[in-house]
Amino acid sequence: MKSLLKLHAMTLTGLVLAANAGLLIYLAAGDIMRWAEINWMDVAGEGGTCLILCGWLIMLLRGRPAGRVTRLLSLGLCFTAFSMWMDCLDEFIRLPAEAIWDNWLETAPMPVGMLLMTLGMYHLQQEQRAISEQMRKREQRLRDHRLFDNLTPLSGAQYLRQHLQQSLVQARAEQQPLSVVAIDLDDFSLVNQRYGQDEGDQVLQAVAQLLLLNLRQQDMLCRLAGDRFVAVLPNTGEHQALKMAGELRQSVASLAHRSQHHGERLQLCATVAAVMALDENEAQLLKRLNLALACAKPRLARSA
Ligand SMILES: Nc1nc2c(ncn2[C@@H]2O[C@H](COP(=O)(O)OP(=O)(O)OP(=O)(O)O)[C@@H](O)[C@H]2O)c(=O)[nH]1
Repeated sequence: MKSLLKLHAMTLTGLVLAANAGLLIYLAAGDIMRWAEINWMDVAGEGGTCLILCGWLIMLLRGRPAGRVTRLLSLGLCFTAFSMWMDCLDEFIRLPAEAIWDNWLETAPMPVGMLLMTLGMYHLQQEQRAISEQMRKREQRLRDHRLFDNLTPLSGAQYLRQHLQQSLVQARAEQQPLSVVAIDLDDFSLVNQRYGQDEGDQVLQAVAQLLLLNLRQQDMLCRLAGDRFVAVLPNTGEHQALKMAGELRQSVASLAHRSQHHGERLQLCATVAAVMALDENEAQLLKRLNLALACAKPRLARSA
């Protein structure tokens, strides 16, 4: 309550002062009615509304951060609560019949209050829209984040499947060929064994960058798992895909990665495979790609 008074002292003091001033003016100008003359139904209706509006005001000031929306809504509530208070006062105080100013005091603050509240509601709606948009973007970022590999700047297997699904639909609609290329490092486990997991991570990051540099703008590269990368090549037939796969293998073989500790050069080798999409879904295409890769693996690895 203390912080409420501190933060909104002006608004609350203004309302209390206005309510007291109204009471004093009525008392100065009129006579207090007798008990029997009071219409209790009106008192309950008007007084109750006034109390409820004051309750709303307190809830609003306690629950919302300071700002334009809070200011407009609280001012609107103050005006309407004041209007109801003045309306209620004439149930207890009889004013001379010739007085017409009391009508102004009762009625005029109501539309002003309503107008202020309408403006407040409008800005509240805008504020809610901006918040929802922000939440939507944050949620999207989180969702996308899950689709990314946590070591390289590439997407992971889940995104690859989604992307392939869409690319297959698009390729069919445009009647264009689509190919996929797999790049799998040979004996990568030896890198981990000899140089440690951290060095292995550095190698995977370097290879990811290298492959990205060797692909075209429209191609999409993912790390399918461990030391296996897959590139989706739109508008690419099998012949061209095989050529690109060969170039990627060559670029890995030429990579001059040096270990962090002793600076010795790590000689890397990759096995590649390329297949063109037929009338199949993404799972079948990936299965064919993995089979092609298994066949292309050096014989020693296949028999192991
Ligand atoms: N440093 C590092 N190693 C990983 C990561 N993910 C998988 N690996 C390792 O990569 C290796 C993959 O092993 P294999 O699938 O047998 O591949 P390989 O040793 O290259 O053997 P071949 O593919 O048959 O030539 C395993 O030793 C995994 O521990 C990673 O994120 N970082």
